[in-house]
Amino acid sequence: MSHGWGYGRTNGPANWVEEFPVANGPRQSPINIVPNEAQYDSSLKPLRLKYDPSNTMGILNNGHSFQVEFTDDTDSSTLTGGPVSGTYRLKQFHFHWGASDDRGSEHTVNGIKFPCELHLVHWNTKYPNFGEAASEPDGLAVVGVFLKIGPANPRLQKVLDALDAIKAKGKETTFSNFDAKTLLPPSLRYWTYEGSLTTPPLLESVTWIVLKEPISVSPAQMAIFRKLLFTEEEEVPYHMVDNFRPPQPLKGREVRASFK
Ligand SMILES: NS(=O)(=O)c1ccc(NC(=O)CN2C(=O)C=CC2=O)cc1
Ligand SMILES: [Zn+2]
Repeated sequence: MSHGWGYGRTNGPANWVEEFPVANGPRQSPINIVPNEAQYDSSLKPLRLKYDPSNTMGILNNGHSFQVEFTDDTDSSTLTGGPVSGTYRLKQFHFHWGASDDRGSEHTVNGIKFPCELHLVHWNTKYPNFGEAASEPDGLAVVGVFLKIGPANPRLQKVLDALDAIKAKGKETTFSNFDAKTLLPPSLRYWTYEGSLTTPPLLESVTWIVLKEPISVSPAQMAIFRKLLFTEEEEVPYHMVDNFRPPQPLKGREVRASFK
């Protein structure tokens, strides 16, 4: 690709393999989840998420999505239990969404697309930092949460209210004291499988933990996501929409369920 990767016709998911050959690897993400084919595993532990709002550092438009970033120099915001062993620290969360409510999620369920998907990104503290962990097969754990059209979600509003200040690529602003746990649904029942980052560098280092229960988002709230821009302030503006990779081949992988 002549210019950086993105989601356009000439630099989108179909082109990524040119610069990132792992795009055709054995454990790529996202995938289509078929609940009837997921294997219930009674040895899977409950997911334990402990988030400290004081770790919130800021919010950034990185030109592909926006992310809320957390300080990760202590074990105060962690993922333990579930399918992983050891302790994983929260680094950031971000979203993927569509130009319309009929698409936007990366994972699908029985081929169904949701309008939006939240990813909470954690790294394994057996490695010195996120960057090192990201290149290890057990380095990362990402919790995926589907957003489904329904009543406005008050828990999202603080994040959405900050987007005006980071409309263009490269913009960041202060964002503090956010409790990421408030974005989770009541049930932490999940599917899990071994996969990858869903954007370049597509590293095959992610234990995926996709929650079965979605959270709600209203059409008006979805419209706020779609006001963000892929482009920098002086560039011709392109709305940040359809920033999702489609499902990838399962290639024999097993998807396990934490519930019957
Ligand atoms: N969509 S996903 O699979 O959850 C996905 C998750 C993460 C990343 N990349 C990063 O986190 C890049 N990054 C670093 O390497 C250090 C800070 C940072 O943001 C890409 C994709
Ligand atoms: Zn993501």
